[in-house]
Amino acid sequence: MAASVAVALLVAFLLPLIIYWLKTRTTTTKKPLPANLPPGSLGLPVIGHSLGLLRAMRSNTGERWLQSRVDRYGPISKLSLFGAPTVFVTGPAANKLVFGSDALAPKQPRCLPLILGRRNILELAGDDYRRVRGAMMQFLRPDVLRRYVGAMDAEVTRHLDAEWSGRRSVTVLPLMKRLTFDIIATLLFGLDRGGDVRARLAMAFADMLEGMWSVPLDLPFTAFRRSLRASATARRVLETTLAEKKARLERGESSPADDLLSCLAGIRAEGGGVEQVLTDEEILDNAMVVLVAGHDTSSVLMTFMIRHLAGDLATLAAMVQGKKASNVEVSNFPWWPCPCLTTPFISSLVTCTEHEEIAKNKAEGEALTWEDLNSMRFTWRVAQETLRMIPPIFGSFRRALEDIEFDGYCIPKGWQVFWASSVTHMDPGIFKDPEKFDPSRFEAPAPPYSFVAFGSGQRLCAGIEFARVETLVTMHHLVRRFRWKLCCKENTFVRDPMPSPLHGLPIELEHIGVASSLGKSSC
Ligand code: HEM
Repeated sequence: MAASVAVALLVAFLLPLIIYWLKTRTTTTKKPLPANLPPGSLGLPVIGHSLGLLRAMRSNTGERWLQSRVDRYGPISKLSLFGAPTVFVTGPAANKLVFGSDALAPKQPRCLPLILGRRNILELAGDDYRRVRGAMMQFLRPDVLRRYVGAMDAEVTRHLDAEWSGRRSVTVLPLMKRLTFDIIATLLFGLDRGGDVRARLAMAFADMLEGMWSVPLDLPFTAFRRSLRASATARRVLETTLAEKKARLERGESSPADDLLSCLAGIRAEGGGVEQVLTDEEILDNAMVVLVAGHDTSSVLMTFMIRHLAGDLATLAAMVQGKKASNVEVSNFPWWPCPCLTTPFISSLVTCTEHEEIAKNKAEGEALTWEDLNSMRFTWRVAQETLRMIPPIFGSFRRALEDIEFDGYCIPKGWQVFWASSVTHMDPGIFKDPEKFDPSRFEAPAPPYSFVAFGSGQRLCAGIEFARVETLVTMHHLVRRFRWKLCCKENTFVRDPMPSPLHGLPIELEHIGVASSLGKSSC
């Protein structure tokens, strides 16, 4: 019995891949393949190189796996991933092609449009894409977001009071995920804190994420089926919310400036038309995108900043003493808590100079402003350097709409193109001593198409400014209220596909109080 169930599952798992492979094989064998295909092999039918890449990502050697391809074949090579013939490209010239060429269209895993909806921005091209992107940017662009810094500050402060204050230890990743969910729920969806609607969305969203990157098999008991169901629930919650927002807008009881949903519902065609520029389906699908795109990415960035700052005495020293790390005397740090501790609670002081400067001019409890954020230059460089070394988004896919010539090779029409940031980010020809954490390398802008943690070109991350605001506000309050050290001796992480530190990064906290010991420190 067990054996027959296993066989059935195996068939169910392999069948779609085999059908897909046969279909792609038929299309790609319709016309003879060009002679100048990139080097490399397509590997075994169906399986190709997928298992190798997935295994490498789970054991945190994905970057090495890609680098070994580049060492062997150069910046362009062919392989087979997830049942499709693929060209892997890397380096600034390739990034320029990926992010700038109209001959490449976005290509998402099959599961994404099923979960997020078929009108989500990642599926759109041409005029539809520009219309939806334009509408989203009406809320997400910097001159609009500057009005929401106070609200972001309130959300972060409330989170730290509720989840961090009074604790001796916390686990960072789940807390950062809760924080980014709350920020999106409040600022982008305008949902009441503590309300039933928000709680239902949170529950459905958590279930949806569970199976989001699983094999897209819509069968009973699969993670993907559960994810689909949860996505339908999340969508119903958002649908009801949207209907209420539209009714309030019509009655003049709210403004399109209130939140992203109201903004998208309130945009009308130029020339005074009454039609919404986005359909309700487009608003809902893209609300789902924002929820997914804005949740894991920013929470991962902040988690890895906290992880790095827990042990970076060199960055601290450069900030606090203005000396090279090698010249630093540990005894010069009056806040070193105890000689028995191997890792000092140094983290909160790393960026204290600019944070203390800001706090100095504020009354107790006064919220941060846009101008304050713009003066947190070093903190943003620490974020950029964290993103360079551990980009939350490993890479993604495009589809060739026509035969493309690149670097003397042909990328055939219909093939998928896989770009990944890690090889470019760790190229010593672009970033000197790439293994070294050095925020100062971002004092000048990175060369074009070299730092691609947020993508680039017309599809540059739509939430980049939103991510900057939430990261800077959160780091400001963290470094002024706490010191921390890592609980786990082993400090590794895996990708699944987002980077996730061991056990979610438990840390031990020391409370230093707002504007208390930091104010007295050597900064
Ligand atoms: C540290 C945080 C973030 C990182 C590292 C990040 C990274 C990225 C990357 C690499 C892409 C491009 C993918 C591609 O070209 O294949 C992207 C696109 C996108 N991101 Fe982000 N993201 C972050 C935060 C956010 C936030 C907070 C939001 C929403 C509020 C958001 C919304 C989007 C959207 C809507 C797109 C699609 C843009 C388009 O296709 O025009 N992201 N992001």
